[in-house]
Amino acid sequence: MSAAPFKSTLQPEALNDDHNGLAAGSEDHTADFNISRFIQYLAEAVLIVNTDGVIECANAKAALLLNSIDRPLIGERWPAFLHERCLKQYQGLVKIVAKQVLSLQAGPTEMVLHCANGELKDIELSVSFLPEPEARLILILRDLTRQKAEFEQLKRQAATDALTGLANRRSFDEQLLQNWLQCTAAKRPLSVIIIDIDFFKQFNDSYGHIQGDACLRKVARAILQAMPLDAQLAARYGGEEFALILPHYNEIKALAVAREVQQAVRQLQFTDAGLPASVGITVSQGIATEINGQFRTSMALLCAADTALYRAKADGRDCINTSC
Ligand SMILES: Nc1nc2c(ncn2[C@@H]2O[C@H](COP(=O)(O)OP(=O)(O)OP(=O)(O)O)[C@@H](O)[C@H]2O)c(=O)[nH]1
Repeated sequence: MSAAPFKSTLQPEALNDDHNGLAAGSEDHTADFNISRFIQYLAEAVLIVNTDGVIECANAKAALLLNSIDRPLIGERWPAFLHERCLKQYQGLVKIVAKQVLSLQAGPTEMVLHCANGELKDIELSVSFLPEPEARLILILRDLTRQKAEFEQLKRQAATDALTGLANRRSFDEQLLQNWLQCTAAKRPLSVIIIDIDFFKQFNDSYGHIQGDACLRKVARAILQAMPLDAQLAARYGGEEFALILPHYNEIKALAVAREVQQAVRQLQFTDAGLPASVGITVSQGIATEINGQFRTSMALLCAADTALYRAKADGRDCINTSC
């Protein structure tokens, strides 16, 4: 690994004259030996680096974390293991420990490691200043890979409707606002379609909620199939209500998408679930399009689509209504 340029900021401020140039007497060697042995017993990955960032001591956990089992870490320059974008942050931590007189620790701070095998790893780094017998930094590294993966999974779950796998209402509202801001700033159209299954209560009452759930999943798949690739998002907005965000779609283009959805839903079959071939469903849809500043907010646009949907229901269902 090539050593990234790194200038230690520790030396001038952190080292007082008493500690500078300590002779490596037998006492110091004992201290070094004790520290290097001691850190092998710690549960965390630990590195001890000198003021130039050169690794003087590392425990097995640090070697594991840095994927450097076959290559000795001693003598390597520690900052070379940091992702470029974290170098400044690290130097900031070093400055903190160098400046503080009472508290000689900084962090924990999230950083990204560039491991020996090229793998990038998220870690949390704490830096402590060890003034004696010779100025050094103790680095404690915690692998955040698992936490990050769990966090990402939780984020995905928080944005997803568990039954259909589509985006949920929270995610829809966030995306709608974002698309609203982008499209109105760029003076581009933005369309929203709300899709509601017709007589779904009757479907549930006739075939049960399990079949009802399966039906919702089928409708979700049909919507995804009918949705154009450049559509922003398909969401389950409520019980048997779905919604699409179509940035840069004017009313005519949105209408074409709604017709595709209508066809895809009409073709759904439930024979695989043991229901008669005659069983089918339809949807009603409401469309609203922002194009020339007629709506004041994204919520007003959504309300207009909802009103159009209710008109579609009143018009006899299995039909599409626009807000104009
Ligand atoms: N199986 C199942 N049913 C749900 C779920 N969420 C809502 N529903 C049902 O959806 C039905 C919605 O009924 P209504 O609001 O009367 O609407 P509808 O029967 O579709 O009638 P229109 O919309 O007027 O055509 C209710 O029976 C709810 O119980 C769900 O997650 N699973």
